[in-house]
Amino acid sequence: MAQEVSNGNHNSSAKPPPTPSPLRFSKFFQSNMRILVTGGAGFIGSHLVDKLMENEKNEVIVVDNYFTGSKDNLKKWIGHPRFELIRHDVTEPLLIEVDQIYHLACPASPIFYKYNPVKTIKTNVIGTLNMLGLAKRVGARKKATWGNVNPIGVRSCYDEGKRVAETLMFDYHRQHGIEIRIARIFNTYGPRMNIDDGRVVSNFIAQAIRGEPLTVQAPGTQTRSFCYVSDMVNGLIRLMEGENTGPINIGNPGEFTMLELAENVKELINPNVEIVMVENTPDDPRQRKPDITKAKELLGWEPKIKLRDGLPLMEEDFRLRLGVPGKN
Ligand SMILES: NC(=O)c1ccc[n+]([C@@H]2O[C@H](COP(=O)([O-])OP(=O)(O)OC[C@H]3O[C@@H](n4cnc5c(N)ncnc54)[C@H](O)[C@@H]3O)[C@@H](O)[C@H]2O)c1
Ligand SMILES: O=C(O)[C@H]1O[C@H](OP(=O)(O)OP(=O)(O)OC[C@H]2O[C@@H](n3ccc(=O)[nH]c3=O)[C@H](O)[C@@H]2O)[C@H](O)[C@@H](O)[C@@H]1O
Repeated sequence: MAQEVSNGNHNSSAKPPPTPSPLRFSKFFQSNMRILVTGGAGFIGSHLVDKLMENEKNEVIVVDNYFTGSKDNLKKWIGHPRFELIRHDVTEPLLIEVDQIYHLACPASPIFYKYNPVKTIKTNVIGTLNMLGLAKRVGARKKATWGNVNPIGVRSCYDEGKRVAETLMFDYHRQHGIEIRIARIFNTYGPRMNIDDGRVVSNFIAQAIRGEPLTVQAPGTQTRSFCYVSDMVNGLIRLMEGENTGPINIGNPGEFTMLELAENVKELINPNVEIVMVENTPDDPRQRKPDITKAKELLGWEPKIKLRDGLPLMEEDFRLRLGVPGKN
């Protein structure tokens, strides 16, 4: 935000400032917060939109190219006076007026981001540059996300793209004074995950509902830590509203092997399914667990929903979309 700089020459004969208008507390004069969510038609983005729309002072603008997201995720807001949906690719410049930017646009599932790696890196690098340019022009606060690194592997279009995005954020912050927040998002799960995007939680839940074997990729002892999406959204908003630039890890430190995850899904969703071991993909990280000390200390945030409580919350949404009615 720009601030006027005083030259120290105070003119004592200057007129006193005018009395503030008594109308300043009326609703009409209180401007709304215009919030841009890029990738807002996606999984995390659409849940973030739901939460932001709960606040009557927020106007939410979503920008998405629908590569992995869908209008369906936002259908309850389409036509709402405080909501706008724009089909736009963040690799192209965008000229709009906003106060805050949540920059989430980027395919997150490995099979989608590996599908067109050049586009993935462009989305991360050029997309982030465009959003920083927008933030610089309008003086908005911007928050971006980061994922983990081998510079030449099949996951590098994503990992390295996120690293450059983070460098760009800090360069714009230091060089142009842009207010920034950086969240390092760890594996997140919940309703509205793409059913067939290959991510492990959505795969297992869909397989359990269809009565198919749960495909654990070898060796099955690799670990992940899964954060329920409402906890994630609360963490992102807490970061945006606070004073710390980050980077800050947002995730759930509860760590599970993929075999343990499969056993939990089997027990909770369909005890009749088999668990089978299948081949893995290259460069699969062997362990992932966030250290959330900073989030706890600086944001007063920690996740509330345990994996065994979160998994059943996805069942109804998945059954509806798969067209498989419930057990009762
Ligand atoms: N879900 C996770 O476990 C996880 C983990 C780490 C980081 N993240 C990050 O969080 C963000 C959101 O992830 P998600 O799980 O909601 O993924 P998602 O694929 O469901 O959502 C991404 C959204 O971005 C849109 N998008 C992609 N490229 C775009 C482009 N060039 N222009 C405009 N829109 C574009 C997609 O259509 C989609 O709606 C991503 O930046 C991702 O890298 C997610
Ligand atoms: O931050 C990142 O780098 C990325 O991390 C994850 O990618 P990943 O952890 O590989 O997530 P999944 O594809 O869900 O795989 C998790 C684990 O489950 C295993 N898996 C996957 C699918 C399956 O059917 N079975 C299975 O055992 C994989 O081998 C892997 O070890 C997220 O899905 C991405 O959104 C995120 O951006």
